Amino acid sequence: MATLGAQRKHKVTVVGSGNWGTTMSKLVAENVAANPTLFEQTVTMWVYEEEVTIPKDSRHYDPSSERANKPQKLSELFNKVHENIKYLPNITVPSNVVANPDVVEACRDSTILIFVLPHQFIPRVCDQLVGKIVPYARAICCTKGVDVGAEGIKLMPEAIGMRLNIYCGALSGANIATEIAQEKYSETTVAYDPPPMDSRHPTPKGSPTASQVDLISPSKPIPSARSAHLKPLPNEYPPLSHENVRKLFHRPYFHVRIVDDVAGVSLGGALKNIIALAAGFVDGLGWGDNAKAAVMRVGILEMVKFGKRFFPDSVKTSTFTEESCGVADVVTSCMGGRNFRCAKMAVERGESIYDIEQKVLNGQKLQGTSTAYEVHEFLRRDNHEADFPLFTAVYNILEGNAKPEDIPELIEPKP
Ligand SMILES: NC(=O)C1=CN([C@@H]2O[C@H](COP(=O)(O)OP(=O)(O)OC[C@H]3O[C@@H](n4cnc5c(N)ncnc54)[C@H](O)[C@@H]3O)[C@@H](O)[C@H]2O)C=CC1
Ligand SMILES: O=C(CO)COP(=O)(O)O
Repeated sequence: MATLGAQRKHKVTVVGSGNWGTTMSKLVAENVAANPTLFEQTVTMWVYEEEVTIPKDSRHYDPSSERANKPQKLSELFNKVHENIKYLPNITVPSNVVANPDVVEACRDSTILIFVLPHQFIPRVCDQLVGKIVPYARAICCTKGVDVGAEGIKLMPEAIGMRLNIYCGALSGANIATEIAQEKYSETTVAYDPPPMDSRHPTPKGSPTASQVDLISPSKPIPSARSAHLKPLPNEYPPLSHENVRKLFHRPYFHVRIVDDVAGVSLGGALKNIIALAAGFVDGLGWGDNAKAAVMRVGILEMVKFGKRFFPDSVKTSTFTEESCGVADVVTSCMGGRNFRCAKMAVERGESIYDIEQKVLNGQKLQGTSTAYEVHEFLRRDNHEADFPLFTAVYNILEGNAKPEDIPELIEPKP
């Protein structure tokens, strides 16, 4: 591991290499290059390996090459051309991002793990990492989704943190990846509030103040920090203060606001995908912007209600209303997100959204469909469905029990 005098630097791994994963690798790589005293200069990106053939319209297609029209390993191709030709075409990623198809190898010795996988793959990938990462690693979850099991609902930072026994914060916002990859301005919300450093690691003189360093407010339990045996970050590392976390993510085109509400940031990102499906359904009917605004309004109210009812000690309503990860993400997702676009196309073409996902997303994954099922399963268990009519309507449309045309009636308050 690289050191600076007695000081070690943080090694960063991005776990995931889809549309957002590759974009995240790009922006984080730019920031480690800009902060060489804090971070090791190579960012490893774990790639779920697959074979890809360079499309003829790609700038990397060379008809004279013996590899033209032949499948190649995505990770090897990425390391050669510095572009993810399948999930983020036409964007050059800095050469300090190195793709690695072995998840254990990719995360070895990393002190910062940035999870950017579709949520359905998080449990299996984390299980492969148990006992294989440094015990004091910190994670940030950029995945939008929930994990519903027999024991109830877990937000993704909690699912990651509990599986790996590490602290996990969250990053979520109005963040359509392709726009950010093109360096168009956007905002995001990072929730980061890990547990206190223990007494062997007092804050050195001249270091950031208590509120800036690795501290948690004891009055606010954070789901991802419930685990009892979190290891403090050793003193040789720069503190993962808000200031240093900001240095990892903030770019001139990607503005970061840091909060402590991990649950709120994560929940907003998950639930807005269900709302985006509803917006796509009504837009697909050609009902116009007023209809879309109506389902967005009801969806935002359900998002707030869900947080208050099921996460009363951790979710703050102001996170939804004031930060990029709430209403702003609903707005952008209902204008141009994949869930919105695929739902709209499904209605317009009279096809199932699953067929549309297969046909048009080229391997990218919708998160709203499985989240609608997971949230419904959770609501159904204790008879909460009637209090969440939009979430329930989306589930019923996906299941074939209702039609998009039924949405106005289904979300009308019942006496
Ligand atoms: N794309 C976007 O604009 C944004 C996405 N997000 C969230 O980020 C998360 C990741 O999304 P993207 O990076 O966009 O991915 P994506 O949807 O573009 O790509 C799917 C990814 O899943 C991988 N994959 C396929 N099968 C797998 C398996 N069995 N195990 C592990 N990985 C497998 C693929 O290799 C690919 O990297 C999602 O939760 C999404 O909601 C958040 C903000 C923006
Ligand atoms: O989360 C997103 C924008 O913030 C992207 O949403 P989609 O997955 O629907 O494209």
